Amino acid sequence: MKVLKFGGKSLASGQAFDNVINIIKTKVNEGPIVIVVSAIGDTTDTLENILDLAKTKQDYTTAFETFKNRAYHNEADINTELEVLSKLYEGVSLIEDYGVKIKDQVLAQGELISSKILAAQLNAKGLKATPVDSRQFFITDANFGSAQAIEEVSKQKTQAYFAALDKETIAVVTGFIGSTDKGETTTLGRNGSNYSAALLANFIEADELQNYTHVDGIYTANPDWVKNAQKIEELHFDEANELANFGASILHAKTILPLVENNIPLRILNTLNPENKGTLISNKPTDKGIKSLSVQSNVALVQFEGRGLLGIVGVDARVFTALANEGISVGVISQGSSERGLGFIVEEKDADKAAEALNREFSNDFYTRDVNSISIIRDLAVISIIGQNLSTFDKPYAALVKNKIVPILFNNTVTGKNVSLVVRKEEAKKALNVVHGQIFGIAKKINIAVFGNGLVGGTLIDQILQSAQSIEDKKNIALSIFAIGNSKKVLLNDGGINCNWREEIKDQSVAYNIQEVIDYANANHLENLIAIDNTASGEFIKNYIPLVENGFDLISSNKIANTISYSFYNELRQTLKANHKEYLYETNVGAGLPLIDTIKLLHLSGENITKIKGVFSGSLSYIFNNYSIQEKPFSEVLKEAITKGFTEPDPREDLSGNDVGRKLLILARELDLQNEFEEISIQNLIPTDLQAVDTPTFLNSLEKLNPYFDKIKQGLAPDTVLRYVGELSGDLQKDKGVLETKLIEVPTSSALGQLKGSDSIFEIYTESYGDNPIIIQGAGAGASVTARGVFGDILRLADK
Ligand SMILES: NC(=O)C1=CN([C@@H]2O[C@H](COP(=O)(O)OP(=O)(O)OC[C@H]3O[C@@H](n4cnc5c(N)ncnc54)[C@H](O)[C@@H]3O)[C@@H](O)[C@H]2O)C=CC1
Ligand SMILES: N[C@@H](CC=O)C(=O)O
Repeated sequence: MKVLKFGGKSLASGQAFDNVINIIKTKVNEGPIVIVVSAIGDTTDTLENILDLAKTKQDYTTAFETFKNRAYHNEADINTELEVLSKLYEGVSLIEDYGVKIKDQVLAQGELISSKILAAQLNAKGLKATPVDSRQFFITDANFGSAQAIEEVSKQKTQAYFAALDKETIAVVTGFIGSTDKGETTTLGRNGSNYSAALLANFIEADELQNYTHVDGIYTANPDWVKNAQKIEELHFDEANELANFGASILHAKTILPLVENNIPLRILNTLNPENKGTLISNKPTDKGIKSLSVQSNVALVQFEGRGLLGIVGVDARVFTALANEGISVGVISQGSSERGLGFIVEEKDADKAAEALNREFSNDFYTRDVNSISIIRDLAVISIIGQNLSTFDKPYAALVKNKIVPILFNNTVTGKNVSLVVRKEEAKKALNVVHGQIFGIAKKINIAVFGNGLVGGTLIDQILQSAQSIEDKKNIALSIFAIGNSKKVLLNDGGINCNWREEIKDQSVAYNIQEVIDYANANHLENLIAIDNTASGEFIKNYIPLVENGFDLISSNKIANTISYSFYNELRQTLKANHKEYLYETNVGAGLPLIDTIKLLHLSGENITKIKGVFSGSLSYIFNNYSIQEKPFSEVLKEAITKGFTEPDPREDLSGNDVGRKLLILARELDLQNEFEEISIQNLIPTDLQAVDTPTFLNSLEKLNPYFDKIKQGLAPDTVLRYVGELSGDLQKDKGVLETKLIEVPTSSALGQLKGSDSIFEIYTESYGDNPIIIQGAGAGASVTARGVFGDILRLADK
């Protein structure tokens, strides 16, 4: 015999009802079954609302008429139930009050109606079925509203009833209701129908209880909140019990216990997807130990503090007695060893009542100043991780902190493996996703905002979109670009921008400021945030600190933030540290070459770097490599460098020597030197009359550069070429180094003279390596190598 239980939602619509009948038709061919039903759809709430209207002398009759006229009420003879309701409502409206007994009688009609309707439908479809009023055999205590079955007598009566029932008839039993030994109607409380089904399965020693719900089974987290929540195939009774105790709404501890007694498996199934095998709960041991996350929203923290409570015995007893007297149930509890305060979680609706009860209880202690404050923090949520051992909770916890979620309370159970975190309600979804991703090793989602979609930014976006799938497959990291912003507009998509972004940014982008992007990320609970600056803007860097303060890690190809005042450089690093955030900028020097990482590692490992020199600029390298040996005018070579994407958006940033100066300064600061940009000796290659004009005017006047550079070229000695070099020297163990950039003449046969294309070359001299420097050489500019370097930074951050 199998017991099939159908919840209210399974009976809520025509389609769901048809599915229920089809399921029953299939099951009945497999062997004997008994059905247990809840009230249809929202019936219980509706019946209670009408009761409240009647009590408050409002027009309850209209609502009751609407209820009576529900279409499916024609499908069975439910006059008795409607008559009972009519009389009860009338009585309540006359005396303007009702008690728990009346309420139980009213609500019970919901299940009585649904069992009649389902039985009638089954009969209409040719199956022999009968509605069964469970009050005749479920005998309960008189705890109306949340009654408990008196098992021995209920069992006896149930067995007697079913022994007498024609074996060909399908019993459609009312869930949720019972009666006292005096025949008074009771209800079995929250999840009461499941409890009824479990009792029935136990009493008739069923082979299995199949609980048909509106979900495919029990998930590792609520799938409405966590997209990649996984269905749990099998659970042990004990694990299910833990889940039930920690608020998994689909289970209730009361439901598990009767099943354990006779070792009856429980299967959670979906009425709308009956083919799915659901989750099986049995006494079969599971290997992994379950891990599942549940969230209890709408809770508040009550904080009770008193300087004079240290060592005083009985304070906690007074606190909890005061709460118990008000019928307030307490969740997570925290008390420091100093005993100077106590914090505990209650349902939000009970918070004021709890504070009032404590204020009353401790009024004298306030007077003596032993108690000094009772306060409430509202809008909280409790996330419980069931099956989580503290010894392996380091990673999920670190991931939470990295996402700027610091739990207000943290609590683990002594027995069992359960961890509870109290977080702000608005952070709960993000926290749940972060912890879930960590625990289940699900692809870690990295949410990226790319600012600047020009040469480097645009190439980066394309590279990310092209490689995202293979990175997810290989590294379990899911890269998602949720924002692309330029100097005017931003395109936002919390689900991830796709390869149509160039069209979408034209049609769907909106004007923005950085706070709006931050707000968007927060509103959509996006975790693991990275902001990437691919602008060349001195304005945009003002956003760095707000971004970091709002949980973003930073990456930039833009060099400005690292080369304005040392005080900003420092402030940014302090902010990063305080917020546990990172800032990576490998492409700031040498584009895609691994220069900054190398310098950082050498310096960190205590290697004394004594000098760094070389050709730092890819664009100037290209320009002078070609101009020195070709017969082309300087302006043409420069145009080629611009077209190939080697120069800065305004090429004067290169020609002025400023870009090389910035790179030198960035390296110097990596060595803890505190130089300022103004202290760099920079040879500016731009004729004075072109230094102050705007960018378009300069770009239209490139020919004016030719005479200046022709003169320099004509002055070259035989077998020499021009190279623009940078050098960081001086005593690099002190506060400041000597930074210099200049155009020099070198033998064509020398290492510098041999450079090709846009190659940069960096010679790093250190104490251990002596006169033989470490040399890093390769393409030092270009959108694609730079974007690849930025991509490397993304993966470094994602790996952390
Ligand atoms: N081209 C190269 O080889 C290398 C370039 N870089 C750096 O890459 C950065 C980008 O260079 P490109 O892509 O060539 O520049 P680009 O001029 O092609 O693109 C710049 C982008 O930044 C946006 N932008 C400008 N001001 C903005 C603001 N205030 N807010 C938001 N967006 C803003 C523009 O709308 C544009 O989309 C520069 O900082 C450059 O120094 C670094 C290493 C190598
Ligand atoms: N314009 C720069 C690009 C990289 O930083 C250069 O030429 O090196």
